[in-house]
Amino acid sequence: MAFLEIRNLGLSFDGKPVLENINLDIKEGEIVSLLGASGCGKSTTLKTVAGILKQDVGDIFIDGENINNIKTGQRGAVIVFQDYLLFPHMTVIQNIEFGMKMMKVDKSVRKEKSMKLLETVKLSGYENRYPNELSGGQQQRVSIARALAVNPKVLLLDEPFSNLDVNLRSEMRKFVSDLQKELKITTILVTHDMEEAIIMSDRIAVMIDGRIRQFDEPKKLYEKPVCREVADVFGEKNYISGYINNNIFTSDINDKILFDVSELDNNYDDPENVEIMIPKESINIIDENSYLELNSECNNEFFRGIIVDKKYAGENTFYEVESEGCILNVSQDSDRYNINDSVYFYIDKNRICIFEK
Ligand SMILES: Nc1ncnc2c1ncn2[C@@H]1O[C@H](COP(=O)(O)OP(=O)(O)OP(=O)(O)O)[C@@H](O)[C@H]1O
Repeated sequence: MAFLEIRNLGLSFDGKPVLENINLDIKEGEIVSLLGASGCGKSTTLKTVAGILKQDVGDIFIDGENINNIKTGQRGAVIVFQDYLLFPHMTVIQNIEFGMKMMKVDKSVRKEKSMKLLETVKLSGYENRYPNELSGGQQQRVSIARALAVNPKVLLLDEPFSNLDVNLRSEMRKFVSDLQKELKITTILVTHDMEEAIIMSDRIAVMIDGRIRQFDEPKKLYEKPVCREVADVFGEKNYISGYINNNIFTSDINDKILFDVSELDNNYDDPENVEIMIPKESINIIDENSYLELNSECNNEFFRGIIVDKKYAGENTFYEVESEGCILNVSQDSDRYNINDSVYFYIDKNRICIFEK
């Protein structure tokens, strides 16, 4: 059964719908990410759960209780913002104690709990520092300790790592992930970083223009997006439009790129009007010798192409390969091919999706 339920949530600002028919069932102890482009309504969803904004329609339940009319500080959902919002004139320990003080928790209990939380977020010894005497990652950990101090039923993280540098960000992702699993606290994470969502989440809700377009486990979303909009949230892809006849896909461009799609999911109604999505990393470039070897011993379909562009990017090299009038973007871990090289390539069919156009 769901611990946090969002039912038919809707909200407009100045007559413009910002959230439309949002439905989410989140299990106890689960971490779910809201992932989507800037302005799609992620933070607004989080703020309605926290009670900072009031929805126009719909209901929110925590542990079976409808919290629509419960005030922000009392509904058991605590939000941590990207800019931490620590009180600058208070020490670390005073910041952590603040929520408990508001709830009139006894001073000695407050103190003991705050010291324990400082230990949990690995900041013992920092209790008397002020926020401006801490690094970004340390401030972030204090703001998480402050949120946890009030025993929230639901933790809401609004782009918590976006102000941190790359190394600290990955350290904090691991730290928060481990802490979330250890405390088994039901969590919603708002992010526009697909890698962050994939690494940290049990499930991801992809939001597009105020609606949830797909809600599923990271691997399923990444490999089997239901539509092009969802696929694009997980990075740039190749699309070739065409038609399917007798399980053979033919590209519109010049009736070439013939491709057997019999093994792929066929969730399209109109075979005359489809596009196939080919992820960059599902295309494998090989040279002529490998082609001769592979061609004789496996059933892959091979295509010929010419490298027309190359960008070295460290771990990967990005190539543009022209084939049968199409330009395909390809990501490889090898940088051995060069512009104007004539190459062969094959495509990992498990990664291809067919969408209705
Ligand atoms: N208080 C407000 N008044 C009017 N419009 C608002 C208000 N808050 C947000 N919006 C608008 O609602 C839409 C959704 O905003 P929201 O902050 O939820 O997006 P987001 O997906 O979290 O974006 P980002 O990733 O950039 O933070 C945007 O178009 C935004 O301009």
